[in-house]
Amino acid sequence: MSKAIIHTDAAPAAVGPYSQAVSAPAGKLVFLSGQIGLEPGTGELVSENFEGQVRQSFANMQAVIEAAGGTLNDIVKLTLFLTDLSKFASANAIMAEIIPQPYPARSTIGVASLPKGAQFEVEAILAL
Ligand SMILES: C=C(N)C(=O)O
Repeated sequence: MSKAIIHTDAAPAAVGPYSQAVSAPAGKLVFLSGQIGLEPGTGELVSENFEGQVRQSFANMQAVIEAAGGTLNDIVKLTLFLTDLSKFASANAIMAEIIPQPYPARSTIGVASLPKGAQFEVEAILAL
């Protein structure tokens, strides 16, 4: 899939590792459910640690992407949910390590709570 990044100086620059917009040719879209930091084997949170949960969430997301026949390059939109937005910079740093450029579009939302007491959830849309 060849995605194109859309950027304009008439809108604010990204405040994290994301693009203002991404366009993708008409094709197959895959909508992923949100992933939290559960270990696939146990179904329990990998850690009480925010960074550990973020990394496990992205690993879970990547496993589903690969099961759909895609790669991280096929992500066109991510949504991040954090129970503590003071961890925004940490989430950005981990995401920038994992997600290849050009970055997908993204929304980040602070929420009161997440299932299983998780601190982080990531949801993705792919264009294959
Ligand atoms: C401001 C955003 N769109 C973000 O951090 O995802």
